[in-house]
Amino acid sequence: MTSGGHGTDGVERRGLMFVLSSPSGAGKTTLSRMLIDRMPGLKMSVSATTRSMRPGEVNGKDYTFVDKATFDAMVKADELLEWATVFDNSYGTPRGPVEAALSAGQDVLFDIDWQGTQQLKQKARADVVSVFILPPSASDLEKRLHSRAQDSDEVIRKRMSRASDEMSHWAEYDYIVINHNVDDAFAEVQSILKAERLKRERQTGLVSFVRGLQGQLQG
Ligand SMILES: Nc1nc2c(ncn2[C@@H]2O[C@H](COP(=O)(O)OP(=O)(O)O)[C@@H](O)[C@H]2O)c(=O)[nH]1
Ligand SMILES: Nc1ncnc2c1ncn2[C@@H]1O[C@H](COP(=O)(O)OP(=O)(O)O)[C@@H](O)[C@H]1O
Repeated sequence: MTSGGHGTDGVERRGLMFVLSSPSGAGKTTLSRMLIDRMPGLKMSVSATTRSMRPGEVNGKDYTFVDKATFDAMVKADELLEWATVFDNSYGTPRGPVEAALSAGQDVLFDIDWQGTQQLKQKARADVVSVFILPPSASDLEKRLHSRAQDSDEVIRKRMSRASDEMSHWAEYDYIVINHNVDDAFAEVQSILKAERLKRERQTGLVSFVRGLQGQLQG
C-alpha cells in the first residue's frame, strides 16, 4: 500500500499505518485522541464493532456500531482489512477509508488488538509501525478501568483477566511505551511517529529532491 502524499518538508512520501495496542484501560484511546488532535496528516481508522455503545461514544466517530449480521456481511463482502473477536464481540477495520487516506498521502492510526496487528503486518509489513502501550502496574490498570466508569464490574473483571493474554504479545511490536503519565507517554508516541515519517524508504520523493539540489549546485 503506497501513497503519493507530501511530508511537511514537501518531499513526496509513502503513508504509514500507525498501530497502538494495549490491554484494555492502559490508555490507547486517550493517546489516540491526542495524536489525532495534534498531529496533522494523521487520520483515525474507525472500526466496526458489534459491542454495545458506551455512554459518551458517538456512532461513526468512536466506532461504527453494527449488529452481528451486518458485521458478518462485511466480512463476506471482503470489506474489512482485518478483523478479530475480542471480549466476545467482533471488531474490524473497514478497508475503504484506510485505502482512501493512504492514497491521499495521509497516515492512518489504528487502535486494534494484537490479532489485527498481525493481520495488517501480513498484508503490508513495510508500511506498519506498531506501538504497544503498557500500564505502569496492574493496580493502575484496574484503577483506570474503574475511573473510566463506563463498564460494569463484571465487564471490568473480564477485561482485567484478559490483560495478561493481550500483554503476552508485547514482543511482537516495534516500540513499547509505558504509560505512567499521559503527557510523557504522548510525547514518546509522537516522537515515534515523527521519526518514522522521516525514514529514508518512506520518503519516495528524495531521489528527485536530491537531484534538484544537485542541479542547483551545478547550475
Ligand atoms: N483487531 C481489531 N481489534 C480492534 C478493532 N477495534 C478495536 N479493537 C480492539 O478491541 C479491544 C476492545 O476495544 P474496546 O471495546 O473499545 O475497549 P478498550 O480496550 O477499552 O478500548 C481493544 O484491544 C481494541 O484495540 C479492530 O478494528 N480490529
Ligand atoms: N497516564 C494515565 N494516568 C492516569 N489515568 C490515565 C492515564 N492514561 C489514561 N488514563 C485514564 O484511564 C482510563 C482508560 O484509558 P483509555 O484511554 O480509555 O484506555 P484504553 O483505550 O487502552 O482502554 C481513562 O479514564 C483515561 O482517562
